[in-house]
Amino acid sequence: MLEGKTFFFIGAGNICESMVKGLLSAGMVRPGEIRVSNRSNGERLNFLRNYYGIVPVTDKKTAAGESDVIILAIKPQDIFPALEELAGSIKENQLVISVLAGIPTSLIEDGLGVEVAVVRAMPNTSCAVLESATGLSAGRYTGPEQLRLAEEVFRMVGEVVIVEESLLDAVTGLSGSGPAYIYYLVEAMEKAGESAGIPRELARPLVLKTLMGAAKMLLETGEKPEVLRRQVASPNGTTMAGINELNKGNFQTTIRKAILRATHRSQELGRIIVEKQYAHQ
Ligand SMILES: NC(=O)C1=CN([C@@H]2O[C@H](COP(=O)(O)OP(=O)(O)OC[C@H]3O[C@@H](n4cnc5c(N)ncnc54)[C@H](O)[C@@H]3O)[C@@H](O)[C@H]2O)C=CC1
Ligand SMILES: O=C(O)[C@@H]1CCC=N1
Repeated sequence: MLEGKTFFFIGAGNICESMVKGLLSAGMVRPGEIRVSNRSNGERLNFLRNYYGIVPVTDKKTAAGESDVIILAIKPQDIFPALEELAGSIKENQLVISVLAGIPTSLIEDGLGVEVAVVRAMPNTSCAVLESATGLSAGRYTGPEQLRLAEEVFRMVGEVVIVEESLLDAVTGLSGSGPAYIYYLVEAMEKAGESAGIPRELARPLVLKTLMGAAKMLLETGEKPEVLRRQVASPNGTTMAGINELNKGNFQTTIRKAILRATHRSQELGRIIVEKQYAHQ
């Protein structure tokens, strides 16, 4: 289904680069089949062209009209000018994928002014290493074939779950933002290792292998995390002493609050932009 398809990214930032890197390393898409535009920074497009061989685009209308899959990868706050630039050039037989946090498919459909398939996606930057966890949901004009095409795109760069659109803000808070929580944990563990006397150059590989090993244990044993945790934590041993400290800092509550706050922020971003849309009409 993906064979020979052409892609057009609007917005050449972090998530665009992660996806481009992943799509190319998965080997199903060729650099010449990926077009990328950015707002003003020619240097960024030059870098992406030199590094990945993608096709930089300045004439967005033409590129949008000629591409099979158009991927909106701009900040939610930048959606209106982008939709205005694209309106009139996108047709019913194309597929528009939006990775924007919070922005409902209906806003994009209305802004494009055509009954085109819009799929809202929430990947994460691990697309770059083919390990994204991506949530997808279909817009009002998206048929099963088009949803399957979107699914194939994201399956190339990781795992996909298809959810109701109402759940996508929560997916954003959990797995869209998720890599940053893990990086933050790694930062904290490295610093703690240093406080305990382990030089950073040793702390990093120890932490990373611990992280990889734990993820692999979860995946390969199929055990619940609490079962694996108990296997590590001997009664009155070192792990319990550590976990008691985490509990004193309300570890689980803090993580829950972080994910819920990120979810609410996604909802809030969507609400603000939808209100702006109504104010414009
Ligand atoms: N960074 C991440 O981990 C993830 C981000 N997202 C979503 O992806 C979107 C982009 O995020 P990032 O890549 O992190 O942002 P970014 O700020 O790195 O990149 C956005 C790019 O879009 C460009 N841009 C703005 N308006 C444009 C226009 N009209 N035409 C062409 N280019 C335009 C900007 O110049 C900028 O380079 C956001 O909506 C975010 O919610 C989704 C999943 C993960
Ligand atoms: O922080 C953000 O708003 C975006 C959405 C998910 C990850 N990054």
